[in-house]
Amino acid sequence: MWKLARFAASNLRRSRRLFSVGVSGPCIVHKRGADILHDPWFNKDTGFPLSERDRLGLRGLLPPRVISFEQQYARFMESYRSLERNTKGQPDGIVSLAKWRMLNRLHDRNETLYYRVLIDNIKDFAPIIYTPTVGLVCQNYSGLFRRPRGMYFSAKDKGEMMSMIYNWPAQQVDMIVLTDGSRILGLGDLGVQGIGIPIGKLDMYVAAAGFNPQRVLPVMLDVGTNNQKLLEDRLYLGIRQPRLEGEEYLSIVDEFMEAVFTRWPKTIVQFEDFQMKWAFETLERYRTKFCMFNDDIQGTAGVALAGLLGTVRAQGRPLSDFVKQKIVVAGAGSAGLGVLKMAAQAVSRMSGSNETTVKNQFFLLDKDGLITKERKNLDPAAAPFAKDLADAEGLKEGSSLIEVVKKVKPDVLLGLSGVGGVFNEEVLKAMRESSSSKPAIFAMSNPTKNAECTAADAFKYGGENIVFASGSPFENVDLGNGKVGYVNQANNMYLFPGIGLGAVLSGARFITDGMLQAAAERLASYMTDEEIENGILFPSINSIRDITAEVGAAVVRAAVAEGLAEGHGDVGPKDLKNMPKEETVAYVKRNMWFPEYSPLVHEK
Ligand SMILES: NC(=O)C1=CN([C@@H]2O[C@H](COP(=O)(O)OP(=O)(O)OC[C@H]3O[C@@H](n4cnc5c(N)ncnc54)[C@H](O)[C@@H]3O)[C@@H](O)[C@H]2O)C=CC1
Ligand SMILES: CC(=O)C(=O)O
Ligand SMILES: [Mg+2]
Repeated sequence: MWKLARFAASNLRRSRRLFSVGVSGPCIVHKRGADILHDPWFNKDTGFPLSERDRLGLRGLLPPRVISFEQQYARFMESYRSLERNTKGQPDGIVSLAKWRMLNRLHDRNETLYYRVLIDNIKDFAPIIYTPTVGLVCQNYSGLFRRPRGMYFSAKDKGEMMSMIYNWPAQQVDMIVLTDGSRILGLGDLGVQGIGIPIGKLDMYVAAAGFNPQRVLPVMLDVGTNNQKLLEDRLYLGIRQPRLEGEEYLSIVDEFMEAVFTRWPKTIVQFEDFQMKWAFETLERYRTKFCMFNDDIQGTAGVALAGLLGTVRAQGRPLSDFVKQKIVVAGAGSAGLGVLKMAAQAVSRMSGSNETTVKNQFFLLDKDGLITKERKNLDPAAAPFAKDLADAEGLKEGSSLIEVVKKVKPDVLLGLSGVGGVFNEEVLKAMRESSSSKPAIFAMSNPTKNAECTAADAFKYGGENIVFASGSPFENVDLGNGKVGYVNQANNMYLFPGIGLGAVLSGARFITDGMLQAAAERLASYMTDEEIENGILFPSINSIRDITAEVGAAVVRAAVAEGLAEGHGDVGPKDLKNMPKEETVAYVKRNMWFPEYSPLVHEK
């Protein structure tokens, strides 16, 4: 009963199913009969009404009884809950993979029902289709593989990509998530198996931003792998060669970008989980040429900045005090450096000073400890944050994390190292000496076992007054005496769907720092003072559609302010310019796709 009630409630919550990032009204289908049943975009399983069965040549191909969407939904959820009951007590990995398989089978069969259950149960299902389970899926991808999803371009396809891109069956693609599999979450080089990440990210685009699943495309650029274990695995599905390097590598990415923007000039490409050197290089190479962004550098930065600003509010201090916060970042990769760059820009804006003079408050460490100007072979991307020994508070080149935390007594300890447990008992206890009344501990690495610490350890050793956030979800922590240690999820999922949606709906040609900053600021301002006082820095994932609409609208407005908005569909640049602020949110919401069966009309 509750399931139907919940279903009805979701019906009330839904936005109209008009979607210019999708289509509206009846759906034109160019196939008939069994071909429709085997196409997850159009398939309704037993939900095809009799009139449609007649029209589409389906009569006799299905059991006679028509089952409503609500009944199909309830049936799936009953099976899912029964799987949960039957696997109680079994190892987490086995249970999560069983759940993923069940959801994946539905995804492969009936996308409308799949996205509806995903949207309505996002808190339960995000950890299965996104982090952490998606990491396990990637690790086991070659064995789990049943049906392809998305497109695969390999080093062997050089010279062929322009024609290959036309093999994709959809006429229009609004959003592409691209990976080369070289740094999948904190799991390293997983080669072709990394395709699970673009698939999971695009599931979030559909669930959170209302992209039409017929208009999104996950892509794997398989340029080889340096993972010896995979190269020796007889089931491995990628090309068996070491990764391409240098110009050879870039020529493959160049060819893909040219091909994709030739077929779909208005699409957006999100770069995801590229190893650091290529993450930065491709961002610089393409960001003023194509509509693209790098989620790990730019999306993560915005989410972290929102968390850092929330921390200042949680301490009961004015936002302008952000310029005084001491922040220790463990991890000098694409994510850590992206965060520091955006934080430095924010400090510079707030203090009115030049970006180069605002960096004293930041302490950056990598696997070799504190990064100073004395570092041999200092990475140029990390150089702006390398400490001058004169400002290093007595610390040295390569000082360990515990030395840095003890000496600096930071307001914030933020981990993007990809290494599980580096915030150990000693480090967390040292945070008790923080100069802040409410120190923040952000263990942002994914998946769960790569988090710098668990939520329970953070509160146990760091103290009850901390604010805590992690990249993958943890349960809230029972602190005894009725008190709860609140666990925030600081994950770029709060921003990338809105960045993509805002970019599409503004018709911007590029994604600028201004648009990204507007997205981060909107996320930061989303929380009420009361929530922030209780250590709640990020909204519940249950409201992710609403947050995404707000973030998307902020991105549209920023694009308009920068004169970059060229409009979308019937809404021209002038309409966008004259659109009042509240109307922008309504415009974004109106354009979100919502999964429900639409009448199918056959056209030859
Ligand atoms: N929560 C979120 O939204 C996001 C989380 N991430 C996570 O961040 C992690 C890192 O991602 P990237 O920066 O792209 O990887 P990366 O490989 O570019 O960088 C990792 C950095 O961590 C450093 N490191 C390694 N061991 C360390 C240690 N013991 N102490 C301090 N630093 C250490 C490395 O030297 C390197 O600088 C991954 O686990 C990823 O899942 C990434 C993007 C978004
Ligand atoms: C969340 C994400 O993008 C990552 O862990 O790489
Ligand atoms: Mg990522």
